[in-house]
Amino acid sequence: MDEPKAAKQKKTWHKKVIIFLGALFVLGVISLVAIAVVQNKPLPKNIKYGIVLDAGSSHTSVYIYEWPAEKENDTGVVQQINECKVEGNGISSYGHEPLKAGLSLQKCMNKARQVIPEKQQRETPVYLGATAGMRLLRLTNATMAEEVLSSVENTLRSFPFDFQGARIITGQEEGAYGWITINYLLGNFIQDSGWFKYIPNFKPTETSGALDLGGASTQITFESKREIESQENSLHFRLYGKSYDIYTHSFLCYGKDQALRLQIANSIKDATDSILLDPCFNSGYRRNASTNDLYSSPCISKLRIPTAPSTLDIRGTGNYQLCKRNVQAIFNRTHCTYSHCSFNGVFQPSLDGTFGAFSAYYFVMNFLNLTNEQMSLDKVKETVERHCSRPWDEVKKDFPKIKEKYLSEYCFSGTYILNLLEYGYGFSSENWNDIRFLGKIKDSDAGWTLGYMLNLTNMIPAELPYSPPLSHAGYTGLMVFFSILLVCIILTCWLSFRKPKCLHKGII
Ligand SMILES: Nc1ncnc2c1ncn2[C@@H]1O[C@H](COP(=O)(O)OP(=O)(O)O)[C@@H](O)[C@H]1O
Ligand SMILES: [Ca+2]
Repeated sequence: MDEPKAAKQKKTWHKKVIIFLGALFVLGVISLVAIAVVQNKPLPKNIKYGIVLDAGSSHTSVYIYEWPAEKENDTGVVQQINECKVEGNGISSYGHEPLKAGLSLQKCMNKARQVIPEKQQRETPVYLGATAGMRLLRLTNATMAEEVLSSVENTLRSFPFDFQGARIITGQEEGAYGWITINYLLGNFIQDSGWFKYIPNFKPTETSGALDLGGASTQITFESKREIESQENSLHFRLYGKSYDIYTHSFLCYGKDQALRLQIANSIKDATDSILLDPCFNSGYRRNASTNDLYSSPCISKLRIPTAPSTLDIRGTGNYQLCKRNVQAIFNRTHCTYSHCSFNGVFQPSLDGTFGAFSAYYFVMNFLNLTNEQMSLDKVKETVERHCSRPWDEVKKDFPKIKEKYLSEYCFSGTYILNLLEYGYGFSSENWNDIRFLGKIKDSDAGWTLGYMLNLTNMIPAELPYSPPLSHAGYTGLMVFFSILLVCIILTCWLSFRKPKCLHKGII
C-alpha cells in the first residue's frame, strides 16, 4: 500500500531527528570520556626535597627526603631517598678540634648536591639535630659544644641549600619525633578519614609506641590512656584532626655505649692487677680501656674510684647469667614517688598497645636473628645466652666482615636490651610479642629525623584537611556512568510511552 506523501515526509523527518539525536548522544559520550581523560592526565611531578642530619653520639647520617608538592599534607607521602653515613665518629667526639666536626660533613653534603636537582637546591631545607652525645658534651664543656655546633653550621651554610639550623634536640623531642615517624610511616594517622568513619563500630587504628636505643640515650614513647603523673613526661598532639596524649621519657646515659661504660665502671672494684674479667664479652676476647677515658663521660663521673688503675685489661668470660646480674645493677628500682615507675624513680604508666623498636634495638636483634615476631621471650633469652657462651675466635671467624667494635659487643648489647625491656620498662613474656623490631618502614629508616622534618616544615596539619569523599577520577567516572544511565532511561521511557509513528510499522 502506498503511504501518503505527507506521512512519508514525516517519517523521513523523524528518521533524521533520531539519527541526529543518536549522533549527538555518541558525541556527548565521547566528549565526557575525553574530558575525564584529559582532566585526569597525570600532571608533571612537582617534587620537593628536605635534608636532615642526625648527629648521633656514635656517628652522623645525612638523610634526604622527597615528597610530591601538591600532596604535602597527606600522611605517608614523604619518603627517604638517600642516606649518607658520615665517615668517622659523631660530632661530639670533635670537642678538642671543633673545625673537624664541620669538615667531616663535607663528603655527604656534596653527595646531597648530586642527588637533589640543582634548580631545587635553594629551596631545600637543611636541619641538623644533635642528640645525646652532644647533650653529654654540653654537660662536660658547654663552650666546646657551642664550638662544635658553630663549626657544623658554617659547613652547612656553605652549601647551596636553605639552612634552617643546627641544634641539640631535647630527649623529649627525640622520643616524640621517633613516635611521629613510625606512626606516619605505618599509616596509623590516616584511619579517621574517608568513608571508614561512617561504618558502625569502626575502630580507628591504634598508634604504635616507639622504642629508640642509641649509644648515649634511649627513649620510650607511647600513647597512654592513663593519667600521666609527671608533667615532664607528658605531651599532647593534635594531628590530622585527632588528639593524642603521649607518654615519653629519654634516659640519658642509658644508650648502649654509655650503659656498657656504666657496667664496666661498676665492676672496676673487682679488678685485680688491672685485669677485669667481664662476663658480657665472649670468652677469649680482650680489650684495653683507659680509665681516664672511661671516667671522662658525665654518666660515669660519680662512679670514679681514685685507686682505679690507669689502664684496664678487659677479658671476656662469656657468661650470660653473670652479665645479666651486672647489667641489672645499673638500673635502680628501689625508689618511686609515683604510682608506677620504670627505673631510677622515673614515672611510667603501664605499657599499652604495640611498640616499634628501632635503631640499636634493631641492629642488635637483627644480628642475633631475633626480629621474628613470633619468637617467645624465653627463646630470645636462650639465643642471647648461647651467643654469649660462644668463644670469641669462633664468633670472629663466622662474621669476618662485621666491625669488631659491634661484633664484640653483641653479647652485652643483647643482654642489655633484654634487661632494659623486661627489668627496666616492665615487658614480660605476655606482651613480648607486642614489640616489632623495625629497621626500615617502606624504604625509610625508623628514627626521629623524618618526624622532625615533618614538624618543622608544618607538613602534619592539626586538623584533617577537607577532602571530597571521592577522588577526581572516581567522581568523573561516576558522573559519566550515571549520565549515560539517565539518557538510556529517558530514551526507553520515551520509546515506550510516546512511541514515534515511524517505529509503529516495524514493531507491529
Ligand atoms: N650494625 C650495628 N650493629 C650494632 N650496633 C650498631 C650498628 N650500627 C650502629 N650501632 C649502634 O647504634 C647506636 C646508635 O646510636 P646513636 O644514634 O649514634 O646515638 P644517640 O642516639 O644516643 O645519640 C650506637 O651505639 C652504635 O654503636
Ligand atoms: Ca640515635
